[in-house]
Amino acid sequence: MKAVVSDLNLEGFISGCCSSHFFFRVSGRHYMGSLATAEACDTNAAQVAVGDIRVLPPIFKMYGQCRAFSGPVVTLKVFEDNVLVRELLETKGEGRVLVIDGGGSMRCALVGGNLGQLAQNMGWTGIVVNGCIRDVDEINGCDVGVRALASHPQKSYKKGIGEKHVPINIAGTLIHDGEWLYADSDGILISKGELSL
Ligand SMILES: O=C([O-])CC(=O)C(=O)O
Repeated sequence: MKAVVSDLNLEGFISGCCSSHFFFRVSGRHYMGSLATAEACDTNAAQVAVGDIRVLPPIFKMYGQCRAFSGPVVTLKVFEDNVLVRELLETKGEGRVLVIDGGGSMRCALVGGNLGQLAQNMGWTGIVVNGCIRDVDEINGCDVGVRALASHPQKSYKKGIGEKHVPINIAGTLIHDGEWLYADSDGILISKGELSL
């Protein structure tokens, strides 16, 4: 990114999970203290080519206060059952992003307003759901970044079945626990390691 101070059109600060970042705009693109996904793809083309950086298919909708967020990934594989989602969100988030492979189910919600609030309170930066969420208005008020396929008003089963910290495959993209996720208005990247600005 080449920019001089006079090019910067400061957009303002936001609080909470994004408090360490401020948004600015250069030539129509929005940047945060973290990193812009488009820029990251351009400058790391070799890593993209070999799959060390992967782009999730553009199947997600944006929810939550943080439109752009990043952090180390915690993976979870469940199907129409969100007991393990709560279990993980009850632990300290420490800036991590919970990535839930819910098998793409369109039959119930894996995250709702209570879990969104819990994520915020426990210091999670974001939640990505290959499945549905509910209580959209509440989640949109939470200071986390949320991506999901859609909203659905029904809750999930509460059996406690699933696997934490396992490799997951979301729409053809393999994601390992501990990799890094970068999300902004353009899309979502998964990177083997932390990317520098
Ligand atoms: O508990 C659930 O199934 C999800 C939910 O509604 C919430 O997080 O508020």
